[in-house]
Amino acid sequence: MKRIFLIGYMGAGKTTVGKVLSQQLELSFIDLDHYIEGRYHKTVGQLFAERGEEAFRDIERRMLREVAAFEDVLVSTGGGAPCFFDNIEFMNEAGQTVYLKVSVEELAKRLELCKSTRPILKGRSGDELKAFIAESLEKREPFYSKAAIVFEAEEMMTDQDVHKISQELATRL
Ligand SMILES: Nc1ncnc2c1ncn2[C@@H]1O[C@H](COP(=O)(O)OP(=O)(O)OP(=O)(O)O)[C@@H](O)[C@H]1O
Ligand SMILES: O=C(O)C1=C[C@@H](O)[C@@H](O)[C@H](O)C1
Ligand SMILES: [Mg+2]
Repeated sequence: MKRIFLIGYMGAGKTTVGKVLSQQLELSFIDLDHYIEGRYHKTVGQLFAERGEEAFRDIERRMLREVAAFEDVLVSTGGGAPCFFDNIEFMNEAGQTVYLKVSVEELAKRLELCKSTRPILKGRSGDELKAFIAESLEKREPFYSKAAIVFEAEEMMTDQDVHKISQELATRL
């Protein structure tokens, strides 16, 4: 039985890489943000706006435990998931955690293009966005670093790049 959790900052590629990697490893794919949206019939943005971040973190905590009951699954978590409660310890006990590590510069480039669906980044751009990413990544790094495997994920544009991770994971997991 395999259960893998991909963790990392917003824009690290958890959803993008997770889809391809799960196929290569022949595991079911669950994106925790999408799972929450399906269970609550609301977008993550709506949940933040209507209930606030604290309530979202509570939902996220509970839904993480729900998906962790599934077997032979790769779960792409939300960017904040490992950084609240004892979620990272929980994931380390429930399965194999993989941190997709990406630099602030690269994250800022990616997130500039898709920040509208991330409520925490709303209204930030350019240097302010980059400074915010740098500051919050520094706070989150101690949680991300508790992952069993840290994967430098700066460049992973093609299926072949993802295949490299999947091969390396196959030897390490
Ligand atoms: N390896 C990559 N190289 C270049 N761009 C990428 C890569 N991975 C993802 N992206 C782009 O970055 C954006 C964010 O990727 P993705 O949604 O997979 O991030 P995430 O880690 O799931 O973030 P979140 O924590 O917000 O769910 C997307 O627009 C995607 O196209
Ligand atoms: O990094 C975060 O705090 C978040 C990341 C997203 O995946 C979502 O879970 C939400 O937008 C919060
Ligand atoms: Mg995602």
